[in-house]
This record gives sequence, structure tokens and C-alpha cells, in this order.
Amino acid sequence: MENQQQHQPPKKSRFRRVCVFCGSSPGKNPNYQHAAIQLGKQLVERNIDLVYGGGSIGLMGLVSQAVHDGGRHVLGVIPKTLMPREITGETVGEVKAVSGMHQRKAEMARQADAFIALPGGYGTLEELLEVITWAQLGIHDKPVGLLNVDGYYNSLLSFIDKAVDEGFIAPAARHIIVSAHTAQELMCLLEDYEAEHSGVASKLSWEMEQQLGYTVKSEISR
Ligand SMILES: CC(C)=CCNc1ncnc2c1ncn2[C@@H]1O[C@H](COP(=O)(O)O)[C@@H](O)[C@H]1O
Repeated sequence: MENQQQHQPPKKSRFRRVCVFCGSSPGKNPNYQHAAIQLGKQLVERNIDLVYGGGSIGLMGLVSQAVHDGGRHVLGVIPKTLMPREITGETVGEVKAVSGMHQRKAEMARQADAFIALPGGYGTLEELLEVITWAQLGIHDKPVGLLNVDGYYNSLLSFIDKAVDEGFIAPAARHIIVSAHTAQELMCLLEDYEAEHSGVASKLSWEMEQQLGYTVKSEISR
């Protein structure tokens, strides 16, 4: 079954550039590292460019290297304070320096047509949950995919189901997260995804969202 799928020529993608959130650590299970490389190869096969958090550490390094090796454009968005090579390693492709973590997330989101989370820690979860929240509000209608390698995210998905059961997440908003166990399966699901949100904040543009982030930040620093 898997071999048959591998020989099928990929459809032309609706995505020009995908944002990948993932661990700055490689994780203990080699399948996480394998999945990062497979996801990079899937993007290359579909002629999709990458935007990510910059650097060469952990899964971030593996996915960016795979996309770069395949000849697609890689954009790393990295806060100036994380730029020293001893912190994040050498970045492949283009690097965009931004002033902070909020600006980084806004820029990665603005640049991408879809989001994918590989396994990761707090940083990955925070980035993932933010784009899900923005989708729920109708700030964007870009697909959000979860690459659930070896069931890494099963407990998060169960928790979200509990939040639906307990009345904190609307059943319609449960469908924002598209999850799959392999990169190929996930890409196919994301290609077919259609946003269904109530769009309560659909008038908010990315620009407004970004300005909001900067305003809040500058007010905090005053
Ligand atoms: C000083 C220090 C701990 C540096 C770690 N170096 C990092 N370099 C670049 N991006 C990162 C780093 N740590 C977290 N991130 C951001 O948070 C996510 C990964 O965090 P985590 O490893 O899942 O939690 C990435 O998508 C990235 O956008």
C-alpha cells in the first residue's frame, strides 16, 4: 500500500510555502528525526518552500536541511537574540532577523499558506496553539496539520476531545486540527482541507495583528 502511494506522482500543490513548527531538540525516538526528513522531502516533491524558526538544531535543522538539499527555498525567521551560532547553529537558505518572539510568529504565519507541527516541546506547542486560535477566530483560514509521529500527540488530541466534551472548545473548532501519522498522508489531507469557522474576527488583517503585537511589546518595554 505504502509502495503504491510512493509511486503516484504528487498532485500540484495549492501551497507555495508551508510553515513548520518543530522541536529545537531531536527527540529520543529516531522516528521523529526520520519524520522531519520525510516531511522536508514531501515539501520538495510538491514544489513547496519552507518557512521555519531558523537554526540547525534538533528537528528544525533536519527539516530545513532536507528542503534546502531538495532545491526549494528555505526562509528562517529568527529573533536577533537567538542569532549567535552557538545557540541555534548554522541556518540554511535565507535568514530574516526579527526583534522578538512575537514578531517571529507573526512573520512566519504571514509568509505561510499552511502550518505543520512535528513533535516538539513548549515552543512548538505554543506556536501550534496560536495558529489554531487564530483559525478559530477567523483571522486566517490556512490549514493546520499535526504530524502525529508514533502517536506523540495522542494525549494532546485526547485533551482537546475532553475540552470539546466539557464545552470549552466548539465541536466545529475541533476540525481545525488535521492530523496524520505520516508526512505524505498529512500533505494529502491538508491539500483537501476547507476551513469551516464562524469568522468572528475575520475583519482582523495580518497587518493589524502584527501591529497589535508590536504595540503591546513596545508598551511592555516602556
Ligand atoms: C537559548 C535557547 C534555549 C535556544 C534554543 N534555540 C532555538 N532556536 C531557534 N528557535 C527556537 C529555539 N528554541 C525554541 N525555538 C522556537 O520554538 C520552537 C521549538 O521549541 P521547542 O523545542 O518545541 O520548545 C521552534 O519552532 C522555534 O520557532
